[in-house]
Amino acid sequence: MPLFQNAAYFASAHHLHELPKEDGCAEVAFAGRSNAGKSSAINTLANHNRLAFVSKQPGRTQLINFFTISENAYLVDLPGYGYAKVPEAMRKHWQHVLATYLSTRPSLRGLVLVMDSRHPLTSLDRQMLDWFGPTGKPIHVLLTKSDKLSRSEAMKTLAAVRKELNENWGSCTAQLFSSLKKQGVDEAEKIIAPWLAAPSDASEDQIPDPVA
Ligand SMILES: Nc1nc2c(ncn2[C@@H]2O[C@H](COP(=O)(O)OP(=O)(O)OP(=O)(O)O)[C@@H](O)[C@H]2O)c(=O)[nH]1
Ligand SMILES: [Mg+2]
Repeated sequence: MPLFQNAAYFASAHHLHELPKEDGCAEVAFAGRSNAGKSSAINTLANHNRLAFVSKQPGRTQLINFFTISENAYLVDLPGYGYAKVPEAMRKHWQHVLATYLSTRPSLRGLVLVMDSRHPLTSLDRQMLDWFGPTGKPIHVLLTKSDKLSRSEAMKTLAAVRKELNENWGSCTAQLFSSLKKQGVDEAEKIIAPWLAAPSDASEDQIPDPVA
């Protein structure tokens, strides 16, 4: 039974000031190219067909959407990057909002980087890895739509992606995933659930200094 089955819509943000208050919460964000399958992956992990909005047309998620999965724990669906038809002003807006959100949000415990398994590690994905890696937070790559590859193609892709991640971005992990076939759910949960359960660094900061 999926771990995140009690997921429910919580909030959406278009601007930074609209992000939910952190109050000791923990969240995992799903980033990746437009149409890679981020919203579908969240629905699949939550065992819920229509939690996050899915569309054939790229660029459909136009808000940062928070889904609560247990008290104070969220899965966060981000707008995709790399869709050429997005107007320049909107692209700049999201570049700023996403960069700020991903680099400054203490309750963000890790990043799930979603890639279409037929076109993994695009140049924008590499930029995201280069940029987010130094935050020190964990990154897990979901190679989605693996149902579109034969078993041997999928295994070959996974091995090649893992090798490249290992050579360039050290501790990143990767797996195959299919929302259509509901494959890879347990494996993804085993990575993501401990990120959400781990005590936050912020709580360590709150330990009072010993009285002199
Ligand atoms: N065959 C197959 N199709 C998938 C899978 N995951 C997503 N899709 C399809 O891919 C398209 C895009 O899926 P979304 O989940 O909306 O992608 P997204 O990354 O959230 O896209 P944006 O919000 O536009 O950035 C939809 O038509 C989905 O049905 C999968 O595992 N297998
Ligand atoms: Mg989406």
